Amino acid sequence: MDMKFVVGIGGVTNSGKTTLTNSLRKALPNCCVIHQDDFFKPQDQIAVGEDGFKQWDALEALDMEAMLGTVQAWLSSPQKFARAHGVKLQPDAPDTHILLLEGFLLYSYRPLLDVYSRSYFLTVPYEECKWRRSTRSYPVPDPPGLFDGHVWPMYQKYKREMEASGVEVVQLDGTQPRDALFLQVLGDIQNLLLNQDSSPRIAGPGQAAGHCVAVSPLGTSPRSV
Ligand SMILES: Nc1ncnc2c1ncn2[C@@H]1O[C@H](COP(=O)(O)OP(=O)(O)OP(=O)(O)O)[C@@H](O)[C@H]1O
Ligand SMILES: NC(=O)c1ccc[n+]([C@@H]2O[C@H](CO)[C@@H](O)[C@H]2O)c1
Repeated sequence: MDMKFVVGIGGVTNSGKTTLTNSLRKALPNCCVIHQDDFFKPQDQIAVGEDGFKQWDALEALDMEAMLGTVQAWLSSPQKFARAHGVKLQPDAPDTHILLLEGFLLYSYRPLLDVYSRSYFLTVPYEECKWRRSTRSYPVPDPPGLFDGHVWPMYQKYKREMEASGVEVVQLDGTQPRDALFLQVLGDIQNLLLNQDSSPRIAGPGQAAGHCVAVSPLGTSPRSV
């Protein structure tokens, strides 16, 4: 019986999403990762806003259909996906499969919302965020004024929309030490795996999305948790 868990590691830019995701990937069994940043459209397709900035922090800057397709490929066969991405399956946990989605706009794209078993949201305050961002270099470097003129206002806009839409997220304080964040989230995910059968929700036959899906080899109804 395959158990599939899709975990969102979302939050503001430079909150430590990639750092946390990399630690979790090494600690969790049969764990694959999809980074939202890998789905940015080419630079010439990024709109320029009225503010004069290329709109990198708008959802439209990302090819979310392609990202969804990649998630669906994992859902339809996590074993095949793991093999194709060089993830070794662990013989002691052959039925548990975990997909970590990492990105800054994970909870603003409707079609993905039903897929998460757990949704984390990392935040850091404005000053810390601006400081950390100033130390980074992206494939397209930030022009002067981008953080205050585009990045932070867009973050606030999407966060407000997320809160208004009622998406259930587990808030994480990104100013905590890396180890503390890692242990907190690892423990929480391990509990999720252990309690997978405790409060089953109904999922349609063969449906591979919507929290954790248990696919029974005997063809009885799959259950989601
Ligand atoms: N818990 C932490 N405390 C202090 N600094 C951290 C912590 N986690 C990560 N960092 C640092 O903050 C910066 C951003 O980290 P990281 O790349 O993991 O964030 P991100 O949220 O993935 O950023 P991005 O906006 O590029 O997606 C890096 O310089 C990293 O070393
Ligand atoms: N990865 C990229 O191509 C790219 C280009 C320009 C800007 N960004 C920034 O990445 C952050 C999310 O991780 C966003 O805040 C973008 O501004 C990424």
